[in-house]
Amino acid sequence: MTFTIDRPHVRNAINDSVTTGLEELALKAQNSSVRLVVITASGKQAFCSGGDLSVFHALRTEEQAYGMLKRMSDVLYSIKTLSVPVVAIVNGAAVGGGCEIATACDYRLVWDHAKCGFIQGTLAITSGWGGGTYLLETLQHDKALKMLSEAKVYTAVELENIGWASAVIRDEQDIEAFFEQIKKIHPDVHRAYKEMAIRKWQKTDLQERVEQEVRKCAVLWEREAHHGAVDRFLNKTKK
Ligand SMILES: CC[C@@H](C(=O)O)C(=O)SCCNC(=O)CCNC(=O)[C@H](O)C(C)(C)COP(=O)(O)OP(=O)(O)OC[C@H]1O[C@@H](n2cnc3c(N)ncnc32)[C@H](O)[C@@H]1OP(=O)(O)O
Repeated sequence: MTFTIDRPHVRNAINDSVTTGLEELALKAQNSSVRLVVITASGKQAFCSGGDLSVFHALRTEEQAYGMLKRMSDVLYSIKTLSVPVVAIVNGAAVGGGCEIATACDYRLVWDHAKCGFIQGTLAITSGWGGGTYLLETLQHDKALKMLSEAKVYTAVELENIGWASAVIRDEQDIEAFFEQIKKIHPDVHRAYKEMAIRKWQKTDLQERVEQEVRKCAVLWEREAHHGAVDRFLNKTKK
């Protein structure tokens, strides 16, 4: 089952309708015999540029921000805990929440031209969709903390070296080869291993840790430092 974010004119930024689409994906995938789920996006420029700042900039208070952040964090948690492998095909830049979506997946196939990073710090906020918590689960501690707090973008090769990219994709055949490998093994085996990971996440209160991330981001969101940084981004790109 493949979900394609299709808003290339805003570098596949997430608005309410994409969030609804992801909710439907999670529901359908959980209630079907699908073997694996793929999340990708249209075009070559971007996988996802995070939340649509022109829309979400209207959220001014902690409470308003919390509503949006919580909804996206819930959908990413549902996707992360699907009992089948979830693969992000990172077809271009993944920044901010785009990096969070990819990090919620089990595997990240990153095209060689893609640059990705948790750039939320440049907007005076933290990750707020659960992606920071997932990154700390995924990478060696110092590498995750550096990636989050430096708030810069990395090349595909750098992402492979730190362990974020499962593979760097140089042509379509690399993608086919990845899926061929998965298909060699019975789907029940993939499900069994995924369920093993989910049990660990349940035991270690992953969902509660995500909730704390959401709440902290909402607090920072309300501050002038964040709203000013978003104003500067929107004014710069609209010139
Ligand atoms: C909200 C949740 C939070 C989280 O929890 O993680 C976040 O996601 S914070 C949001 C983080 N995202 C950003 O800060 C946006 C960063 N965008 C970029 O850095 C760049 O756009 C890009 C993704 C690296 C692509 O660069 P480039 O190919 O050079 O395109 P442009 O910058 O010229 O953008 C083209 C067009 O798209 C609009 N755009 C891009 N990103 C967003 C966005 N996130 N929201 C709304 N609009 C976006 C940009 O304004 C341009 O519009 P036009 O000028 O009208 O063409």
